[in-house]
Amino acid sequence: MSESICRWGFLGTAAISRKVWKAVRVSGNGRVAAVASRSEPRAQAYIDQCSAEVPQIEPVTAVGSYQALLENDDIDAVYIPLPTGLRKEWVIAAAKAGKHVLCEKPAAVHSDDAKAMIDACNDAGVQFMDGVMFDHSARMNEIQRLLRDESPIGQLRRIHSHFSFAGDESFQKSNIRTDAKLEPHGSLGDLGWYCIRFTLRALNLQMPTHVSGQTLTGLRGSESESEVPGEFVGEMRFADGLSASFYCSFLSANQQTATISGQDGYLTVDDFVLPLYSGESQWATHHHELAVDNCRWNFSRHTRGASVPEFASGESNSQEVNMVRTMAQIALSGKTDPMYPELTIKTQQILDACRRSDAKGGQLVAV
Ligand SMILES: NC(=O)C1=CN([C@@H]2O[C@H](COP(=O)(O)OP(=O)(O)OC[C@H]3O[C@@H](n4cnc5c(N)ncnc54)[C@H](OP(=O)(O)O)[C@@H]3O)[C@@H](O)[C@H]2O)C=CC1
Ligand SMILES: O=C1CO[C@H](CO)[C@@H](O)[C@@H]1O
Repeated sequence: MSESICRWGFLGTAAISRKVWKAVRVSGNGRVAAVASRSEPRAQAYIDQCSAEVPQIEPVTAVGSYQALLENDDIDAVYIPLPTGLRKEWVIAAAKAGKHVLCEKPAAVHSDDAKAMIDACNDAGVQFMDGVMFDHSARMNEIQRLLRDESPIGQLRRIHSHFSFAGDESFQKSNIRTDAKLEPHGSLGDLGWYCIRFTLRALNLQMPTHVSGQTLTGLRGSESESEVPGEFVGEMRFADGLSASFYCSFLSANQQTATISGQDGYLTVDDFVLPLYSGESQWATHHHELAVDNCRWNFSRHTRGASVPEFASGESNSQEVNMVRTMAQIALSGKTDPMYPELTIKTQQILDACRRSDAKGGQLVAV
């Protein structure tokens, strides 16, 4: 391995990998060394387009198969944004080839698969990390710390998160997200994964004991064998009466909101997944007061905004740049961090339980 620069290989030419291409360039400790596609000309076209906007520090090689990239000894870490249905095979192959693995979310079709992927990484002594960018945001870290150490809203009782966007007709017919073979969990995997992860982070990784979930609307892409959850609602029950719910949808307008409610107040985040475009990542705490005096009932607003300096995307302190920088640091040091696989497995187990519940008409099931 070269001493201070992690050499990245990308599998596929996914839309999201263009953002990650830039993140690697901005990270300061990595470079994209090769991009593999099922079609070499497509890999080359992708490299040309990305390089025109964000050149890497050295030329990038186009490769005509994923396996050929994994066989390249000059790659330290791979980024795998292939559709979820294909990931297990390629994550295990990457680990066996000795590459550190940054794997897109939702990690797998089932938690047994996620476990097999992580076991393969552990056996090979390489890092497994999923692609949740907000895990690397200073705001998420600060909110988790605040709730754990200071609890400005008192004892927690309830969390609700909502992640949605409205996919048009072409999205519903031909995006990978509505094809059951490629993205079997539909909106639950694509968006609900983040709601579950946010809940876990806010609760310092505490697991629910029981979960329920229901598909409200199914969607079926034109090539798909069956429907996937297009709109999904989930509920999680924890010890001591604490509970959480989430709603995720490909049918409602852009919304990425989270509310954490406690005995003394509540905390809100308007943009918990992809920060709204700004140089600050914000949240707010609320302690509204109801003053009753005979005929006068005044509910008064007490809101305090807070923020951390953090660009929404594309800058040195942005969450996706932190993600690839952290992954490269791990690859360069060889010292793996078990927290990332733990986050993945816990999220996947809750997702699995949501699907089990859905199959039983929304019954509460043990996690
Ligand atoms: N962490 C994050 O912020 C984000 C994560 N994601 C996740 O990343 C994954 C990819 O999403 P997105 O970028 O929209 O995906 P795209 O549809 O843009 O790309 C998927 C890529 O997978 C490769 N591929 C291999 N086999 C197939 C196949 N049978 N059908 C389709 N593509 C195939 C293709 O590369 P090629 O043909 O070159 O081999 C293709 O470019 C999703 O699971 C999604 O949830 C997405 C957006 C943001
Ligand atoms: O992970 C993701 C982040 O947000 C997108 C929507 O805005 C998702 O579709 C995507 O897969």
